[in-house]
Amino acid sequence: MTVTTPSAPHDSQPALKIALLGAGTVGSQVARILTEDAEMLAARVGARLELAGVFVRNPDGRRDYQLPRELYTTDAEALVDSADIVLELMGGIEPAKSLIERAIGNGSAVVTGNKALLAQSGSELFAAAAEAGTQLSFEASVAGAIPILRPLRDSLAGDTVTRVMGIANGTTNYILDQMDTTGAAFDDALADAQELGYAEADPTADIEGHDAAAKAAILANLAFHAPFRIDEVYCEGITRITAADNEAASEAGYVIKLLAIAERITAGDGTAGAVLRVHPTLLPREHPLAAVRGAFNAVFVETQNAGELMFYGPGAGGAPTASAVMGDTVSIARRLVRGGAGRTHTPRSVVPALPVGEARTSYMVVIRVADRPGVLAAIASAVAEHGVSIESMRQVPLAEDDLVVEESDEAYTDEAPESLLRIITHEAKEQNLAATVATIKELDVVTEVVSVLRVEGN
Ligand SMILES: NC(=O)c1ccc[n+]([C@@H]2O[C@H](COP(=O)([O-])OP(=O)(O)OC[C@H]3O[C@@H](n4cnc5c(N)ncnc54)[C@H](O)[C@@H]3O)[C@@H](O)[C@H]2O)c1
Ligand SMILES: N[C@@H](CCO)C(=O)O
Ligand code: NA
Repeated sequence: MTVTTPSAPHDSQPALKIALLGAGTVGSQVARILTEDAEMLAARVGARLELAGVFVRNPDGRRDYQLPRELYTTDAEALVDSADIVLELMGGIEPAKSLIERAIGNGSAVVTGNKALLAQSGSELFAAAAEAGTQLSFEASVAGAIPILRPLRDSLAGDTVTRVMGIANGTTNYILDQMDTTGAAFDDALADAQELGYAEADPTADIEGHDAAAKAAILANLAFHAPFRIDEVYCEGITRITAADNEAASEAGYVIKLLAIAERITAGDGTAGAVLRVHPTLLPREHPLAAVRGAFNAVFVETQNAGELMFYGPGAGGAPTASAVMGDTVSIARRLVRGGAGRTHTPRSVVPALPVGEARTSYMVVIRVADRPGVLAAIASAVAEHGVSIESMRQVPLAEDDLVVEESDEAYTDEAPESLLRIITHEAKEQNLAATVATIKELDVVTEVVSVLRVEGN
């Protein structure tokens, strides 16, 4: 791609044409930076970054950052065809995928923050970019402003990453943090997160864990140098967390966070692979991840030689994410000015995604039991039956007014007081824990399994 030399006498520097697709929360901030920091960027790149146009649904709409009307267009194809670097900040699968493929086909470089698209079709797009000898960069797609993907792909390329664990969705962390620190209601905290520009266009992606799952697939792709897709990620969001879960967590000195975990393990049948999972997780309040506030993200990377690394920063929001987009843009622009092939990401290893049942983690199981002799022994034997060992067990007698006595609840009388049994297990296989819970539910001393949550960082 040749750098064009503008005719205007006052602009002695060559110019690179930038196409911006989408001018929402992130796109409008990228437009602002390209405009307000034009001189700084030109000095840093060695060429002017010239905004060729902005693809939007409605050129006459009002935006967070208003560009001259003539820059807005509804003709995405013509804009893409005119650009050296295409910034895809629309979200969704189509028309984003087709426009990225068009840009790559033109030999243009692409920057995207679209984790949903990369977690579904990343391998295909990476291969197309490698084939075309152009660059597809996507630092903004995981953990917002935090430079995590380039370190995984480049800085740690000579090491072996064994596990990546972190808070990778800002919206759910903001919600959980508001609920934990201010007692805010779920819906109010979600509305705030949307207002603050953290949430996806459809926030279901955030609260049901799909966004974090997409990021887990991308992190695993770069960490393990192998292709992974979102449908290989076990995914549980935060909408099923109950007040009882929060109470049990708080009483036991834990906080609930939505974690994305990608770890290399060997399955029971000897297959070496990786388990990718996203779920609400109990963390001890003193754990560094427990202290992550608001829409911040934090990712731990465990490696064979570097040991454990932690990356921390704003995981969502227009300006922080625009910072990551601009980092990729400047890096690509510098290469275009000096020439040379684009750096591509072509995962070559084969690391099978293993079922979540093979994952090993600790659990907190809270059970409501009749308070009578033999209960603890019955529970302990049910747990041992499935190869799960107990780290601690605490019984909390329930005052009568703690109990919701249903009409049909004949079993409950003054003679049979109840208590809550809180069990923390040692690491156990997911499938063994599931079998244990099923057995416990059948015991006649058990009124209810109140809560089952995974525990990390014990
Ligand atoms: N908001 C964040 O904090 C954040 C952080 C990291 C990555 N991202 C990703 O960046 C991308 C953009 O996110 P956002 O928060 O700016 O979203 P947004 O919804 O605020 O903005 C998207 C913009 O693209 C436009 N758009 C979408 N589909 C279009 C179409 N078919 N035709 C024309 N215009 C279209 C929308 O009108 C909107 O202006 C998404 O892929 C998102 O997942 C967002
Ligand atoms: N909705 C996403 C945006 C950043 O990817 C989040 O809350 O983390
Ligand atoms: Na990032």
